[in-house]
Amino acid sequence: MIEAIQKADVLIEAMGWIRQFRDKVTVIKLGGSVMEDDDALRHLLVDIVFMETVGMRPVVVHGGGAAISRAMAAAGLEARFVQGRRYTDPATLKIVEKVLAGEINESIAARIEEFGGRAMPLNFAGETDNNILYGEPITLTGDDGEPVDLGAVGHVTRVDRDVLDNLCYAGQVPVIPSMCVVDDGKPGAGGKLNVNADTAAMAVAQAMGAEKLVFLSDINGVRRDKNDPDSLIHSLDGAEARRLIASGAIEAGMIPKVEACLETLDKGVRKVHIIDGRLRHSLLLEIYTNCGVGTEIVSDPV
Ligand SMILES: Nc1ncnc2c1ncn2[C@@H]1O[C@H](COP(=O)(O)OP(=O)(O)O)[C@@H](O)[C@H]1O
Ligand SMILES: CC(=O)N[C@@H](CCC(=O)OP(=O)(O)O)C(=O)O
Repeated sequence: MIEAIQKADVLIEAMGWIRQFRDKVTVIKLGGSVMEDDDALRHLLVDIVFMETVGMRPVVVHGGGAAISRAMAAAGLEARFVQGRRYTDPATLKIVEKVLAGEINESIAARIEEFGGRAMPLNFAGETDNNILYGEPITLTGDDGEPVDLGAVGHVTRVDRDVLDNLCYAGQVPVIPSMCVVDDGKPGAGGKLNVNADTAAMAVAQAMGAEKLVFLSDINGVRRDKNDPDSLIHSLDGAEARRLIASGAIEAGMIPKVEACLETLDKGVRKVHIIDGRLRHSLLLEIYTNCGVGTEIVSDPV
């Protein structure tokens, strides 16, 4: 640390990045897979507290797919996925709400506070309803061209941006679980829906006009061959991404992630990255240096 500080050029570079991102919103998506590694999660949450301390506006959207699958197995339920989305029947929905909107959401907020930050868990699971995501059910199209019923699975159509802006302005880190309430315009009406956390992060980044959206996963980025770390793609555009999805090189949970990245860029968020949350301080490296860890998703060339 002393040696690092004694290098004035390191400080000058860091000050430049801090100034550039002061007051700018960065949406950080914490994937369930990286949250399984407690040490990695601890470092990421410390990075988030650091960002808030130096005047950035971090907003956390989280999943928890692995923990949901574990809770389902304990309840004797089998997890089933279609194009990276969990089939969600009423029994599964109850588990998703308990694990995501309850346990994980509250625990992330509590740990941010433990590290000296201030955080606000935004869920509908507790006594106070702090939900800010509203949406509608989705239906996917299967390989045979027929619609696939996913149960209570939705996507976000509306984000209560004022709540988020106020929290960020007050120096609090909003912590948002990937569930939404059906937005049928009637207060108090509507059911709850399970939302893929990558698409929830995308909706929040778009609604806030975020400077950056960073997906933290358990892999070093998008790979040409998912089993070969050396096949990491540093910069991926839409055309190439669609080719890789069609060929099956991008599959499972990486499909909604890459689709969310592309849609986010289409809607005006400036930078979107998929990085390895297990790499120590990957978040700070991504934001405050030119190292370019992971995969940057870029718009198609015009
Ligand atoms: N082409 C690919 N490059 C990298 N990872 C891929 C690829 N195709 C599929 N994957 C899988 O996607 C996973 C990340 O998605 P997911 O498990 O949903 O992560 P998270 O829980 O972090 O959102 C990786 O662990 C990897 O197994
Ligand atoms: C509809 C749908 O698939 N919802 C996801 C929500 C959690 C999630 O996306 O978590 P990760 O980011 O850890 O994958 C699920 O039930 O697993």
